[in-house]
Amino acid sequence: MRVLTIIPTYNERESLPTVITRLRAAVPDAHVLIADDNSPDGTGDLADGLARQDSHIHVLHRAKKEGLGPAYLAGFAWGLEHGYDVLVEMDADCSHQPEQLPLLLDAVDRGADMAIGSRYVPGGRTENWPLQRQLISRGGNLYSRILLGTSVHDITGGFRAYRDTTLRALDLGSVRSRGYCFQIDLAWRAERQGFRIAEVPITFVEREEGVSKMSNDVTIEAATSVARWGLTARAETLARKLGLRR
Ligand SMILES: Nc1nc2c(ncn2[C@@H]2O[C@H](COP(=O)(O)OP(=O)(O)O[C@H]3O[C@H](CO)[C@@H](O)[C@H](O)[C@@H]3O)[C@@H](O)[C@H]2O)c(=O)[nH]1
Repeated sequence: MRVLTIIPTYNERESLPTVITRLRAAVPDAHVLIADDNSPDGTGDLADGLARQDSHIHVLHRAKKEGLGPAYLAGFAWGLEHGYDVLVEMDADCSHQPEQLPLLLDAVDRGADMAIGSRYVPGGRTENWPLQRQLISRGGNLYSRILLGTSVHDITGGFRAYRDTTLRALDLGSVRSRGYCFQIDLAWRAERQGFRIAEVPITFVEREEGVSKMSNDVTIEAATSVARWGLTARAETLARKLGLRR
């Protein structure tokens, strides 16, 4: 299994060396793609330096900050073009612990089309996450469950492994999500298409370096997008029942 871990970065200079060192130790065969959005703090130059020292590390330089969604889409396109079998999403700040990546890869190896590192299945948890973030995260999952009818417990979780075949089937060209709703968007597409989604318990650890890119815009985008997807799905179901659509 050729594995590519994609790490989107925006101003992650302090965190990046640590996550790369831990990741290379935890899964030595995996390759890494750092997708940097021209970070003003020089993360892109730092990434280039890491890539010069290690042939498993690659860097994708993007012109400007567009949100983690477009950065992942560019990373997926690069990875699929280069023939990787499994593509992983992971944050740069070690909130996703590289040592837990083998759990996700095992799930894919055992037959899952997609594995999600989950904080909200038995055995999963968060560590040192501020109460406000916990409430937003729990609320986002509940909101998605109600409006989309999803059975994924941690649909906003950003530590994931996809089979290449899964990503190729998700019509990535039509994805418009930019912020954290990108995670909901992709998981829901996979779920609706009947892909096998495994949720693997993980411990999500609050970052020690740098700052979160969470903002009101990200929350509003997620709330409106999920409502729109839910309504569209219901309208489609109704149209099918009335025989207006196959
Ligand atoms: N290239 C790029 N990277 C970005 C951008 N915005 C954020 N990132 C990167 O995306 C990763 C996640 O961003 P954080 O800002 O650290 O996320 P968080 O607040 O800790 O949120 C976590 O929890 C969310 C809710 O569960 C998750 O949805 C999210 O994926 C993440 O795991 C980090 O590596 C960060 O540098 C962007 O515009 N461009």
